[in-house]
Amino acid sequence: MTDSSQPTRYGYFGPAGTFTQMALKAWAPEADATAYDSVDATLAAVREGRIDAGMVPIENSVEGGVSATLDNLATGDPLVVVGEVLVPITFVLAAREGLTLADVTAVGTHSHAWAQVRGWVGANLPGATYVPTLSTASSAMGLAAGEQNYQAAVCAPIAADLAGLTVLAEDIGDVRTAVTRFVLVSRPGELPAPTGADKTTVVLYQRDDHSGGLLELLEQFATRGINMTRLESRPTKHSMGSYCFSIDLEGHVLDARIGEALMGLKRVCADVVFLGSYPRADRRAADIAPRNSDADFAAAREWLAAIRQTI
Ligand SMILES: O=C(O)C(=O)Cc1ccccc1
Repeated sequence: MTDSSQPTRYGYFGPAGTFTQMALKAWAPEADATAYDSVDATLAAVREGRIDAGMVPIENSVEGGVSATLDNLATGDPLVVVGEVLVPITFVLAAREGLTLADVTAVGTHSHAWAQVRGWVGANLPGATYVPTLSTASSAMGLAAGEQNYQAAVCAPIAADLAGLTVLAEDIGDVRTAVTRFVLVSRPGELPAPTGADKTTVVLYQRDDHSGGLLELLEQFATRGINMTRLESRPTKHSMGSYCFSIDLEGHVLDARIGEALMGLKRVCADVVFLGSYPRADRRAADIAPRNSDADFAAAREWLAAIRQTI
């Protein structure tokens, strides 16, 4: 993790002009950060200690989970999420000066962006083909550098600006209220302190495939009144039909109900990967179901200790 006597060395999924850079700027406005051209490269830089913290996208309100991030975090040397940022997403269609919509037969962008503008492209550029690029900003930079495989980029307004492109159409997202959630990832170290409005991320690996297996995992949360804010199954990549579950919970690992649930899961699961406890971006306090507060757990523990002493 971060050495508190030294300034944090930040990195992000870049280049400059990505939505991820916006997220990092919202987290650390003054930071002098390093850009990496993929999620994997950003997280490798964290693992190898070249940076202390890396910002990557994890979830979009329209397109769902970012597999590159979910899969990278679930495997390899442990990493933890230490913070999250929500960024409203606005896309423009940008091209080199002099072009019009009629000149566009192919569009370059990041796959997550493409999924969010498909409707607009279908209606306004029928027949246009899709050219995948590493990021939205790299599609804009590619055009500026003379890329010929596509004539227009789908990117943030700032990326069009940085690349010196002309905006052919504004606000082209199919869902104008789209939001992406980004996470700041570090090597395991000091836990962010509980704030009362926290999330915990875990990946659960089942022991075996059986009827009611997922229910067994989820009841660890239900019985302690823990709300989930995200649940996804991801292939383990070991064999067809083998999945793990990536889950965000309301609460902090230092909250008694979360700690107890994780202990329950540790007994039930083949593996539990702890991916961090961190303050919620929206600062919404956790809804603690009756009889599940820290005080309730402490009282139960004291009661048990007393019984054990008297026997
Ligand atoms: O390519 C970018 O700008 C990114 O930061 C990844 C991304 C792509 C589309 C929506 C949100 C984030």
